[in-house]
Amino acid sequence: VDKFIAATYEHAVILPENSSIPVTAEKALELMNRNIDILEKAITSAARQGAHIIVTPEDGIYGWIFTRETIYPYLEDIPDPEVNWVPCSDPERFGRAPVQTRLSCIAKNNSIYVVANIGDKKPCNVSTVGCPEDGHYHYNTAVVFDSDGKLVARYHKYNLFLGEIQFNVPPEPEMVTFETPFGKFGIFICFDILFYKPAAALVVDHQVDSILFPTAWMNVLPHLTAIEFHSAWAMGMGVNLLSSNTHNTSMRMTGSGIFSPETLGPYYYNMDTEDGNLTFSTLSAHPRNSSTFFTPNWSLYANSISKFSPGSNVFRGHLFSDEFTFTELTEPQGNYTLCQNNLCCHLTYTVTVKITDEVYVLGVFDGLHETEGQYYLQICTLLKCLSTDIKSCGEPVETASTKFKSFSLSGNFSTSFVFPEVLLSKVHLATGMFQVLPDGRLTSHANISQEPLLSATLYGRWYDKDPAAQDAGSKILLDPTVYFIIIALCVVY
Ligand SMILES: O=C(O)CCCC[C@@H]1SC[C@@H]2NC(=O)N[C@@H]21
Repeated sequence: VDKFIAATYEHAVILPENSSIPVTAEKALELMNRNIDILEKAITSAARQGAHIIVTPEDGIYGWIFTRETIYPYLEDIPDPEVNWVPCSDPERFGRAPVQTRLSCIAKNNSIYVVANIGDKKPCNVSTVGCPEDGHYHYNTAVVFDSDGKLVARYHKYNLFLGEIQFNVPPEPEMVTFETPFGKFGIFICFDILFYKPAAALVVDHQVDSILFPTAWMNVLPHLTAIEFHSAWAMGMGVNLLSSNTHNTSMRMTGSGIFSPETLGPYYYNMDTEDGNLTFSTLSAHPRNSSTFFTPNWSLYANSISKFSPGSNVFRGHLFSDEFTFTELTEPQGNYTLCQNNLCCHLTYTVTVKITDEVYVLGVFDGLHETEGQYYLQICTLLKCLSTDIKSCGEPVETASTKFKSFSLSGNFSTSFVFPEVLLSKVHLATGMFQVLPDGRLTSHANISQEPLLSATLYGRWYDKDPAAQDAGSKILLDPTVYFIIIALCVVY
């Protein structure tokens, strides 16, 4: 089939009363069943409305903030899907598995693919290197049951986020894919989206059409709000992204959506109430086959020009702990070039009416981000400062009044992984208000002037410069078999 209906459910997870005190397996199951009761209603409703697949959030069944000991009663042994198992029909085949059984029955009874996040436990021998002292590995795991209730995918989260001390990192990143009548799917969890493996590699090396993405994403303005970054990732990578976030406003967790390379949503973002939400969309099964699909050459335009004037009044400021170079947009219209290290950004803009108590800047960053994980960034951004004090540029800001008539933003990126973000006042996506040109320019459409702008950004990830990639490189250099092969080749030739 060419099209399918996808659903994502943003779930306000019921949390354990006190996740620092161990509970019995019965108590743990009681809490998980209360969450699954809510998920079941959402899944049933999605299926009735024609959805073929539904994604539910990371931590959506038991919550967060555990120790290894307190998460243990929530875990089940999740077998490799190659065993061909329908837990609903054969619940005891791999030991006690009430959560998998229930999810499998929900998928089967409603004839819908169900994606959920649960915990896997794998016993190991404590005398083996790497085996934790408590004798089992714990994994943050995404599972998929097909419309017959069969377990068809199991993925162990590789890029654990700060504080996920209850879980282990699997020995290698797992590239989990599966075929459906509506395209090839890949799967990863939350923080994974910022890294090459497995996220980008599923698209580049495995050519998936759609990504299933359970997440528990704490929003961080100006560049890492869930709907903003996840829609940009789908556009930049050229795939569908079915993103299901946990809903917890006190943790800044909200923002789910069904993003495709061409459309920013539908999405759900709600910081006002604690309501969950079901989102639907009809998607193309093979988005890259569309006649309008192309991969931009991100640096083509920026490399071709030299006519822009460098910004005067250049200053430095912090944005999510990264030291950006900024220049203020002082006139109602202008052309600027601004560089940091190897990255030069170009901006052309016109504002409709300049609001005098608002300051906008062009910003550039080319460096290693080191807060909450290390990843190398190349960013060109046009953004509103929190106040008229330029020291506030880069700080999170949610509202704006200045409307732009037009803008065009580009940069001479060293990476081909660039994610285009445009965010409007009150954290709305600029659906149908901008485009990316084949030469790498992010340009506005005329309707951008309808709503005040918070930020427009080319968020580049230079994966090859990540410390993890460098480690992998030096691992190869340290591997004695590499030297053996080189010496053997020298001898032969
Ligand atoms: O639990 C996860 O894996 C999700 C964490 C993602 C958080 C995003 S990425 C970095 C940034 N820091 C935050 O607090 N939120 C975002």
